[in-house]
Amino acid sequence: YLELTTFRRRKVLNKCKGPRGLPLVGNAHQMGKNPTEILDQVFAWWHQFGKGNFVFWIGTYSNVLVTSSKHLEFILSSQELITKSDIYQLTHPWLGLGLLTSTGSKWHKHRKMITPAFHFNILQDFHETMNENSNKFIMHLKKVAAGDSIFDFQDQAHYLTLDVICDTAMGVSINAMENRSSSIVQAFKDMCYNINMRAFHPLKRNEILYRLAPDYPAYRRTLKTLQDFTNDIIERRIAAHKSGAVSTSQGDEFTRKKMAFLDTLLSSTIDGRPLTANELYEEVSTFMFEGHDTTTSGVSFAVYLLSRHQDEQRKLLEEQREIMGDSDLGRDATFQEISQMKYLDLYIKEAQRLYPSVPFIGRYTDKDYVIDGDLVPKGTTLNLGIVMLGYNEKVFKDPHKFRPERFELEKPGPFEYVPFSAGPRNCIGQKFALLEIKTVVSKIIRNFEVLPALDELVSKDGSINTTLGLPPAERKKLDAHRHKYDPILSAVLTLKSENGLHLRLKERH
Ligand code: HEM
Repeated sequence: YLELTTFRRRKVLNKCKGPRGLPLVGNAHQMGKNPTEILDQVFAWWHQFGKGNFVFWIGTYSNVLVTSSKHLEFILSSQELITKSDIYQLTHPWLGLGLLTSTGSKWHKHRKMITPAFHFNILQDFHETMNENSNKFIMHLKKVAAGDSIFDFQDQAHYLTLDVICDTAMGVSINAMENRSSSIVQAFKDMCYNINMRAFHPLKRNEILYRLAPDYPAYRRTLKTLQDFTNDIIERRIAAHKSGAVSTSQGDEFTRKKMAFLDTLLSSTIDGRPLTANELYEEVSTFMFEGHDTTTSGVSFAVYLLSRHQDEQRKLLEEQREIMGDSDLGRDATFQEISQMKYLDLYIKEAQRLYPSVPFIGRYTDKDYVIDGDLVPKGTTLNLGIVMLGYNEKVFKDPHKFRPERFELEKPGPFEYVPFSAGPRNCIGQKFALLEIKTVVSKIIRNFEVLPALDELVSKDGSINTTLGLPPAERKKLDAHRHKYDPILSAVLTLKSENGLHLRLKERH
């Protein structure tokens, strides 16, 4: 029966390039055991099949890995091909069908309604919150890094981005940087871990089978903690709006002047009516998830690269001095000053090329599509390989060299570099994310000299020290000499280093 249901897809897709599989299992047995092995395997196939698209099968699920820019252009520009792949279902119990996961007319209406929430004026308010939290973060880092300690920056960054997103999304501070063990802070961390862990687990991926797993009760408790927390804030905020308290400036958490994302939603309408409690919940939770796991990755890899690439760090510091003035490097950069930091902009672009926070985007064909002359049958998962694009030497010369200047000289085409996706379903939070990453990185450069875990790990010729993107044979050779402080990358919904991102910080005086 299973083979019969896949017959048509097999007939069409067998004409495409791709690894040979076995009946029923497809290529599942070749994929690797964990997100790191899977990432390496997908890259190995990408090399084997000429760095273009290829087909692979997980059981009866047909997958196309898409990296050709013509195909990406078609998919990302389409107003129709917007249904997400089933990996996103792992987020449904928490996020419901918010902007990230919904499709069809619901998505169209919500996208239109939410777009003004990222207006320039609102971002300026958010920038204040980013500055406040970054200042706390700097104080915190001074303690963590004292005595030349080697520490995991990725772990620290998670709490900062959580504070920023709670404050901007809901207008409340959970002070995650100081209250790491509080139940709500733990719940956010556990839920993000859970989603990523289950994505490639053969049994836990399935919601029904997962009910039998020993960690299922803990997962349900985490889910309830998050739902209760968010719903409680929404209820109280609705009450504050009704009583008119939100527009005054009396001082408690619900009466400040700054608009949180939730406030914008509360004053918005869909089809002429206000949003329901469930719609508010879905969108706020989506903002919370999509807005902090991604920026944790973005900030962490950017700072990590500073530690290994000292020339670029010097250039960034020079730019900070030029723009901020030598006398008061500790102050907050204004919104305008951040936008003047051109080298920082190139630097973040280059960091996202090598380590894109969202490595893959998944779409699902709910009907047949003809893409650039190729038939893609109904029922196929399209994995858009954002992470592969950065390692294509036809677009980026010497892709394993870290060279921010390349973005001034080599101009990739509109679908050859898309860390924030592109087209109608691109990242709605792109400006927010870049503002946050730049605010944090700019402050770190001005406050600290960022050093690798051990001095000898500094890159001597600009080469990066991760093996992502290399052909398998070269990768294996280099991996054999991998230092314990070199990152082991894994990609599920976001890109992470499995063994952390270790570095040292020396205060600038
Ligand atoms: C470095 C940081 C970030 C990167 C690289 C990034 C990247 C992306 C990408 C590639 C997508 C498309 C995903 C897909 O189609 O499945 C996306 C969608 C989205 N992002 Fe981001 N993102 C970042 C930060 C943020 C932030 C800070 C927010 C919110 C404050 C946010 C909110 C969203 C939302 C709501 C969507 C869904 C949009 C839609 O489907 O209409 N993102 N992001």
